[in-house]
Amino acid sequence: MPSSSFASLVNLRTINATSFISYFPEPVSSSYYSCVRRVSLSKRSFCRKCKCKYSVAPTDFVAEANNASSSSYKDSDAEIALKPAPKPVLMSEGAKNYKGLSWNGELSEGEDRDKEENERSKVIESLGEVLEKAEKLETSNVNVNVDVNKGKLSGNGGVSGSGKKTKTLKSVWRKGDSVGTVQKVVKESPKVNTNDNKGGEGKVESQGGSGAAPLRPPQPPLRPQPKLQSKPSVAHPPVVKKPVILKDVGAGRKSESDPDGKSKERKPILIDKFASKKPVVDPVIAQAVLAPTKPAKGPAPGKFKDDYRKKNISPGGPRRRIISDDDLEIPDEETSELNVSIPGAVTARKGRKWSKARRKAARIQAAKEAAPVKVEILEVGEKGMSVEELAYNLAIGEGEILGSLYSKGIKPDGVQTLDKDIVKMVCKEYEVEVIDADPVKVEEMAKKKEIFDEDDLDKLQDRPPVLTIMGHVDHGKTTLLDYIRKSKIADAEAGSITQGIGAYKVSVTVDGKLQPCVFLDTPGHEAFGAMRARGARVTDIVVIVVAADDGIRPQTNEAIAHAKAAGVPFVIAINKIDKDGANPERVMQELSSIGLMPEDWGGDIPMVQISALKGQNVDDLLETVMLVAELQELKANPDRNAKGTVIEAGFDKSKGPVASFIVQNGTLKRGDVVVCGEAFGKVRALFDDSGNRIDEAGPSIPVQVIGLNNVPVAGDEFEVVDSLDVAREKAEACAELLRNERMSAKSGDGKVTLSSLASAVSAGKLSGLDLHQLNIILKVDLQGSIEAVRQALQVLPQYNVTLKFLLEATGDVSTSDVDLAVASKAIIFGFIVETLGSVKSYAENKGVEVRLYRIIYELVDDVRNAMEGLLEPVEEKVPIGSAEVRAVFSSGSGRVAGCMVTEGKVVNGCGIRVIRNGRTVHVGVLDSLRRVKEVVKEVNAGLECGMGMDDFDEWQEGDILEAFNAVQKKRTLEEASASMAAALEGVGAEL
Ligand SMILES: Nc1nc2c(ncn2[C@@H]2O[C@H](COP(=O)(O)OP(=O)(O)OP(=O)(O)O)[C@@H](O)[C@H]2O)c(=O)[nH]1
Repeated sequence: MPSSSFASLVNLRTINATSFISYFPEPVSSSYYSCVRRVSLSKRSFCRKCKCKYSVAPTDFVAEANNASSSSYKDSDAEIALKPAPKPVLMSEGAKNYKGLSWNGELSEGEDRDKEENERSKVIESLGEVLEKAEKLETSNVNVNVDVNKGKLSGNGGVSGSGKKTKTLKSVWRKGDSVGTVQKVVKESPKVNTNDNKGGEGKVESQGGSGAAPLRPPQPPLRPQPKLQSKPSVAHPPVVKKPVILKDVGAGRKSESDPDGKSKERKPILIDKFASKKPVVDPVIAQAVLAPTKPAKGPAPGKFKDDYRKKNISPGGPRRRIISDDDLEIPDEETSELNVSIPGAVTARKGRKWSKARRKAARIQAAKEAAPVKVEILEVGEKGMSVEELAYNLAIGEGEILGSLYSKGIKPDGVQTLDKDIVKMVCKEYEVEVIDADPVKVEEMAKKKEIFDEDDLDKLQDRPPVLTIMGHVDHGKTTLLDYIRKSKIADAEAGSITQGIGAYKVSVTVDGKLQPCVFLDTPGHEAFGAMRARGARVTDIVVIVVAADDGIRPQTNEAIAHAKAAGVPFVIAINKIDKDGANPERVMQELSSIGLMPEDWGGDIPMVQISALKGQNVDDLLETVMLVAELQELKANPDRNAKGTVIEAGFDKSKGPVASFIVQNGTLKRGDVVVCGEAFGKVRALFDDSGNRIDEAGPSIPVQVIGLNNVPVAGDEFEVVDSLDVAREKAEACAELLRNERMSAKSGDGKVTLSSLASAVSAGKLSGLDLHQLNIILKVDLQGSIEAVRQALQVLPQYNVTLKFLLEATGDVSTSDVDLAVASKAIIFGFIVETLGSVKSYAENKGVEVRLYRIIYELVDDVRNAMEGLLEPVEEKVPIGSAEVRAVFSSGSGRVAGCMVTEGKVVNGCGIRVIRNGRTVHVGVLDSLRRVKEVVKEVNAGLECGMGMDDFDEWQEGDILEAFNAVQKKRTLEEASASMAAALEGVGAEL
């Protein structure tokens, strides 16, 4: 066997499905196994590059990349085509004959299996002993220096000669293997101490016995580089990393088969020079332990399988244990412990030493993970968030947050829960985006796959993947969707995909076969972040579009965060590669810098460079997406009542409430009774994404449903129930629950709100503060309008009056909305919805204001009016005239001023400001006005009069009296916030 193939032994590795392409170099030679990219991705997998197809078991397996021969492996459950593992170079006869453990890829069957198992356990047991004893051997400073002059490796790869047997070979002897045929552990090329080798004695022969070529050490595979094309070749010279010294670990010891130790010459065995702490492990033994890496069976299909898959899923896609080259490149420190370089070294980590190392690594990792890391997007529910929680999410101290609030005049004394607005304010400072946790909850997204019942498990069938396209504004999402829609849907249908169903089905050719997949038609604007998140909830895969001329932008990060939070794998489409200035490599670098390493660079994130405009590589993208989908093993049981999620809902004048569902399990049929949130009804009609009437819709299929009594909320889960009574009961229970939730959330009791802070702010110092909250119930036609309205309302300053949305939902205004408005003193705003006559009169009776709009700006204007209506008006003094005190008289109980009106007029009851020597000495109301002796209402300029005030009589001659009328003036939001800012600033200075 060529020495170079020895190196291939270490290339046996358990690989990860998603990164398989990058990890496997081309084979050296094998016509049958012409593609070594084949791995155990799923039951049906194929190579993305050369499209070769094969079948493998849905689990990890050991694959080998460099061997020259091939064989196949067959398991009872799954047919598996493996590249055959190489035969060990220095394989002992015993090992070769060891059925079931042979490294030629063949596994013995039937009774051989039992035998094999027994043998294995024995070997494992003995390996343990070997390790133990070798350790003892080490610690007792056994002289392990080898007389290399006497040592010689046999041409067949074993250690020949009569060196004393070592304890480390005990397990082999138990099996009856002779020492001489057992391969010794070789970590590095034998670089024999020349002093010891003088005269050629004790030289180490190569495996082929040539003597010229040094034993080739097993090479860790090269780390995959971009566009990995490396073909490890037998012709390549071995890369010698570390020198090796020869030791005879068996020196001075007696063999069991040769008690006197005389019959055989002591032979050297090769040991890494760093091997001082670790016993030598015979590769045969190692193989015995490691070899039968037959594909383990995956968990049972269905829920458990799903759980299993979820556990193993990574943000970038489903991931099994990845053995990277780094893993195989054992660091010196570890090498000194391991001291063996054996085929399947990875599995050898199961040894005790490795366990220790791994435990330590895990501890360090856990400590790292425990340290808070600043989030980029924070989901905040209506209830707000505790200071502690916020501090953790922002990776700062609680004191910092409190300090920041104090500096703004906000003193959350003793109150630990910050309301959503304050959380937003704080987050803004730290450049963290806040998104509403309601109605989209990450936890709900995470549980999306818990859609199977126990009964489904043995009836599961493949279902099409549901995909969502996300990305930054203008990066080409719509163009990509349009291209896919136009090119992948039959022309006849394409025109009719304008139903606003929110999703459509396309067919993608994979491996020559048409396979369906479903795209969620999510909008791309920032305002629709929540909708995108909702998309991710039913989504199996996210396609994140990044423009090659623009790179990562805020919404790219947001999309990635949403996909990660939802545990949904994603594929990156680097778009606009046709454009001048496009730099896909730079985008890949940017992505890798945030931890998304492209598959082509050895990572596990699939990235495809496309031009959505020209359709370039869009097929590749779809194929990649389908590959990722395949890894997900998406299943559902079509033979059961349907369950799924509402993806869009609204009110149609002619059809009534309409809802788009994605069926996630079961089959939805016309006539079924469905319940989704507060809405329920019998399915009167079903329409597909082309607007065609259909009778039923199976798993993953988007469908528009008519027949509900009310408009459900997008994101609600729906299910088919047995009868309308059951549906009604469930809907009512849901309505009750929601009502209670809303009631308890109505005014932020017990939380720090800007309003409640008014009283908390240093007693009376900010008496000018004018803080209010406008409670709003928003009813709209489509779910997307909610964010649109909210976005439009953001232009309104909310320093003095904050907007609190108690309910945002689609559908007409109902009596329950009115009830909520009564309980929370809210105003109902409706956008493109109606109010039935009965609801109108109900609202009138209850004194609830219902305002309906069809133009968003009118709505915004009215909300502004309502907000400004809550502001306290300010008093303005409008001058009407002035007078001068010419004399002071005593009159009954007090003194009065004899005045001359010099300007305008003075009016009884008007305001008077008394100015003496340029300073105001009093401001009050004119209580008595006389002309000569008569009481008059007003006196004009040029006339004399007597003036008296109830609370002031210290007139002096020469005082100037300014007469004014006090008028109440309404303020705009901007004026109010300006005075608020000024007030806070003043207090801030004092604090
Ligand atoms: N040259 C080139 N232009 C593209 C490509 N894809 C999209 N565009 C252009 O980029 C602009 C934005 O594309 P859209 O598809 O509207 O982007 P979007 O991400 O959907 O934008 P929003 O819906 O606003 O978030 C349009 O002018 C497209 O024609 C492409 O592959 N190449």
